[in-house]
Amino acid sequence: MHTVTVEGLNKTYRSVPALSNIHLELGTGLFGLLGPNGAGKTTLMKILSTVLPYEEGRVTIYDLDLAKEGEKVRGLLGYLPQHFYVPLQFTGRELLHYVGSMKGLTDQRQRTSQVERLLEEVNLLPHADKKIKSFSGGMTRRLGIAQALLGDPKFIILDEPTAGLDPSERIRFRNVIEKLGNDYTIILSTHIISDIETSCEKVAVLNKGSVRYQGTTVNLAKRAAGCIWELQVPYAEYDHYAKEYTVIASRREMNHAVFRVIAQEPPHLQAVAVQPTIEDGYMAVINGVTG
Ligand SMILES: Nc1ncnc2c1ncn2[C@@H]1O[C@H](COP(=O)(O)OP(=O)(O)OP(=O)(O)O)[C@@H](O)[C@H]1O
Repeated sequence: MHTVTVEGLNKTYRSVPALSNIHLELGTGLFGLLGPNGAGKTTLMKILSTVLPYEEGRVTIYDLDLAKEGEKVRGLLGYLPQHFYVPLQFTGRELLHYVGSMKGLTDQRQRTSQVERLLEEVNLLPHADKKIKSFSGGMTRRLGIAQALLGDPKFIILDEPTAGLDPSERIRFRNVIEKLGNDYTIILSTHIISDIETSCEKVAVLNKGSVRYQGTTVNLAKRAAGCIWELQVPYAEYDHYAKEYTVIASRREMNHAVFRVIAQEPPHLQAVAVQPTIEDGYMAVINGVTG
């Protein structure tokens, strides 16, 4: 069952299109929104979170029409913006009480119970009384998740929540959102494929303001079937081949460079077809190459 639908959404900034004819269907669980810089992810997230108006289209969030019932939609939302600014002199616990009050959790006992439960859920209980200025980037983002979950929202919007995090913090953050499971509809935008490959069953790929793919991560990988090649060339010729092909990855092995190349046809007589990954599928969609 779909909980959030976007139909024919258009958005322009001073008549320059940022989103064109977007159609998306989300259900409960984690939905990944992938796209390179400038694809329109933040614009879409801001529209879904009622921060930004749009010109055309229809957005339905748990049966509410976003254009007509924005106030009610806001009551269902939890939002972690791309740039999550927090008062650094607050402690983690103080911030959650403050945001909880803003969200209408006026009953102190009820608010305290939510704050404590969420601190535990995001693994911040031992640090709850430390000032936020002493938090690492990962701790601040996990606090961001906790504040988004206050007030029992149904639809959680996470805009590039792992940007700038080191690998171990990224994994910790991912574990927290994976735990949320199917209780919520969660949309997570990122340009880091590993953020979504283990946790999202469904994804959309946005490029230049249009949805280029929507479906399962498994089928996204299949989009590159027959188009991913490995090729070993003398390392001295690295620059020549790097310029000639669309290279997804390369590594050095002794005096050779091994290229992972995306191409409709075998790029070289010695090129060997290899099994595509989700990242290959993403690159195929972005580069307009299909198997
Ligand atoms: N306030 C604005 N005024 C004018 N153009 C804007 C504005 N905000 C975004 N844009 C443009 O709209 C397009 C989509 O931008 P958006 O920030 O939504 O992309 P994004 O996928 O979130 O990129 P990133 O990963 O870099 O954050 C870009 O071309 C951007 O330059």
